Amino acid sequence: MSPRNKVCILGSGNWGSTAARIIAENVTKLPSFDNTVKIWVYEEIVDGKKLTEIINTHHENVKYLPGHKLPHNVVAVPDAAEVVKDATHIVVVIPHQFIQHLLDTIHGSTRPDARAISLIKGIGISNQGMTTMTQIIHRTLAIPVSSLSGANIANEIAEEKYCETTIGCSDPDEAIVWRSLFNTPYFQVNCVNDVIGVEFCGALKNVVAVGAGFIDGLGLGNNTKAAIIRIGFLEMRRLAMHISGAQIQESTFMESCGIADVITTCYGGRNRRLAEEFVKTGKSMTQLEKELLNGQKLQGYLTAGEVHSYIDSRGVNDHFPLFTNIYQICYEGKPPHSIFDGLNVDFSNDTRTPSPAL
Ligand SMILES: NC(=O)c1ccc[n+]([C@@H]2O[C@H](COP(=O)([O-])OP(=O)(O)OC[C@H]3O[C@@H](n4cnc5c(N)ncnc54)[C@H](O)[C@@H]3O)[C@@H](O)[C@H]2O)c1
Ligand SMILES: O=P(O)(O)OC[C@H](O)CO
Repeated sequence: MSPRNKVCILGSGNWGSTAARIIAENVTKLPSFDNTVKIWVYEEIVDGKKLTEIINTHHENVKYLPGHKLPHNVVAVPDAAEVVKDATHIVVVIPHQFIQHLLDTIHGSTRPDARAISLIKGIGISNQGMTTMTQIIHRTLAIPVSSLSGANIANEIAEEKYCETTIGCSDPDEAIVWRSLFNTPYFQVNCVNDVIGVEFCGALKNVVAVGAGFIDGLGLGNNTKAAIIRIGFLEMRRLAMHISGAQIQESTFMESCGIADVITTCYGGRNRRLAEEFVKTGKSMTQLEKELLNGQKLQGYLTAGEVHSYIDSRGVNDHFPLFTNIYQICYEGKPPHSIFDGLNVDFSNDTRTPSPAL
């Protein structure tokens, strides 16, 4: 009999803990998988006790997913290298700002035949340009990496409210395995052969969410927010196509990771909520994150900065007025009302390939 596959999870925040619930239930029904699911927990002290000990004793991540029990086969471990060392399937789900440090920690500890999937919504910036999380993970670990993203507010999924998600995977056989680990009656997975299209959608929608929050903070209505969602969606597609048009399928934007995630994030996400507070209180995003999120992390305002550094360095700001305005409101003290400046952009000539105008 061949040895069983083992899945592990790197990250135990709000989404990481919710994903752990799903995966840990699914592996018990998959004969090819070991039942134990190790999860790496960034160790911290909660009410005088280590978070790993609380999770392993009470089977609940009381800080990041309170009120939802984790299956008993989820085992919290504070050492990331220990978590990955015998895993065949590695689920990476941490805030994107911490990815490189985590990868450096586990470098050399993974199995050569392991594969990974990124649930992270974020991008990286380097001298070479913009990089996706799967590209960053692949560069360090040299294993195949897929992506998962969708209209997925973690708390709603933990309550088992029906939703969809998208897996981007280039190998059809691997896609089947990843789907078997995530799919449930309430969490419907669709697989597409477009790894980076899925993750560009997941990362860039967080910038649009910040814009939607500004609209709510200004007390404007649904029509205004719909306009921001529409323009934001088109700027997302334009930027993704500009960077990697040849590799991205236009149809990906119509999956859960695309249009559906933009909608849910602009109504129910943390980035939206804190952007509303930003306008109402005048406090910085970092201050609001500390005051209101109890350790959870925002991705949107960081991604707005990363996107800006890319489009500014290439002199294409005029093609992305909404992303530019959101950046300037977040970082340069521009008034929230300036979000409407120069938004009358023509997207009608955007095609599959990078726009010649860019
Ligand atoms: N929460 C959601 O609804 C949701 C849904 C889909 C995707 N995502 C994405 O999933 C990713 C992870 O988000 P989340 O919601 O699980 O996390 P979170 O924001 O709820 O929690 C933050 C996590 O970061 C950890 N952390 C703090 N400092 C750290 C450090 N220095 N190094 C490493 N880890 C550190 C904390 O322990 C905690 O686990 C993000 O990219 C997010 O956009 C989140
Ligand atoms: O709470 P947010 O803003 O990080 O968004 C959560 C999810 O990404 C929505 O799909």
